[in-house]
Amino acid sequence: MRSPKDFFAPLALGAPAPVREIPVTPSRMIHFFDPSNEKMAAKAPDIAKKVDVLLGNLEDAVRADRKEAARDGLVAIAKANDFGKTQLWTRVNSLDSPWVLDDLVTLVTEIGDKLDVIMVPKVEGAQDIHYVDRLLAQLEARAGLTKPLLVHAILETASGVANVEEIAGASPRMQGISLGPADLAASRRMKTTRVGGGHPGYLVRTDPTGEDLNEGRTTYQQDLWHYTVARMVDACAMHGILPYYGPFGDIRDVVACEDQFRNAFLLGCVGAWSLHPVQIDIAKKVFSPAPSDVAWARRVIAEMGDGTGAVMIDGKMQDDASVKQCRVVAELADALAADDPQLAAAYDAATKEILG
Ligand SMILES: CC(=O)SCCNC(=O)CCNC(=O)[C@H](O)C(C)(C)COP(=O)(O)OP(=O)(O)OC[C@H]1O[C@@H](n2cnc3c(N)ncnc32)[C@H](O)[C@@H]1OP(=O)(O)O
Ligand SMILES: CC(=O)C(=O)O
Ligand SMILES: [Mg+2]
Repeated sequence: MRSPKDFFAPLALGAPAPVREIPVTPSRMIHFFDPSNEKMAAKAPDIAKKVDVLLGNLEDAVRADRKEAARDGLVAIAKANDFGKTQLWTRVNSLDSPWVLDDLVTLVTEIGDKLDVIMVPKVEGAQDIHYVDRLLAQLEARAGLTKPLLVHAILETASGVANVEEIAGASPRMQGISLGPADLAASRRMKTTRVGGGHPGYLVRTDPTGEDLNEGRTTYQQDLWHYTVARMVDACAMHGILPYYGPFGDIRDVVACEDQFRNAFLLGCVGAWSLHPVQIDIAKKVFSPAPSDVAWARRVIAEMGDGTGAVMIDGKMQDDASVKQCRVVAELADALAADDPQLAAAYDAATKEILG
């Protein structure tokens, strides 16, 4: 454990100083594509215009014999394009794989100035982040980078979950954490074969109404990921970094995808992964607060004046705490609206309707 005095010192001579605050730029969807897949790679520049984050994936879902092609493909795409405000991220191979060292050396030295965040899979504890932290500093110094790369961990091992608080605080580079429900299910020996989402077998049932134990008993499906997402959100909030739901693998089921994303949004996540173009607009819709919620939040803030005391608005008590809840929603809305005139207009129209 580094001394708090040294926490913000660069880890290599010539490396840029670490950031003191994680930039909160829109990241409602982290759109995955395989840079070794020619069709997907060709679509990347256009998709970049529609997403907050474009991520070149080098890890799982890229065949072992395509790893070098994916790495080279990402370098070529990054060099050939300026993605403007859209962030460019990558997911490198896992730290125990034969590819990760070349992933990091190549990407940082070739396109380190184009990349914003490096996603590290299968993180087990702070030691994994410390390893990446020092290596990145050495590579940044070698590449002459002036802006430090940030690191995003995937929460997808049982030990990662057990150590999530230390992972979140392991380095000033830590930008956020995503839930990785597929590898996590395998690591925990959960018996779901789905990539994220619910499971009809995970339920609670009302009490029996008579002798027949099967008669008249309603069941309610529960959320397999509730505990992990909530724990991840707390760890991230405690350390000033951002939590994300990860992938929803049933691409066809856009309805359940929206539900899963919304659960994560309500619990505090700022975004989710889109694996297929059809999931981009779902994430955009869910992780942008609804205009009616924004209007309500703005009304409470306006009526609460200096933010202290208690008032009644439409039969609901508001006070110092609830105004803070409203600020979370209003501030997110303002940040998103700043780059999206359509969203700004929808928020203003809804606000006008209730505030006049
Ligand atoms: C557990 C985890 O680790 S999750 C993260 C790792 N997984 C991934 O990154 C998966 C990324 N997504 C994919 O590989 C693909 O979307 C798949 C394999 C799921 C489905 O691909 P397809 O069978 O081609 O889907 P589909 O036929 O509906 O695609 C329609 C079009 O969208 C394109 N497309 C599909 N996914 C993407 C994507 N993520 N980005 C850009 N374009 C895409 C296809 O190339 C196809 O293009 P075309 O119309 O020119 O032929
Ligand atoms: C997200 C991911 O990598 C997983 O679910 O395993
Ligand atoms: Mg995984």
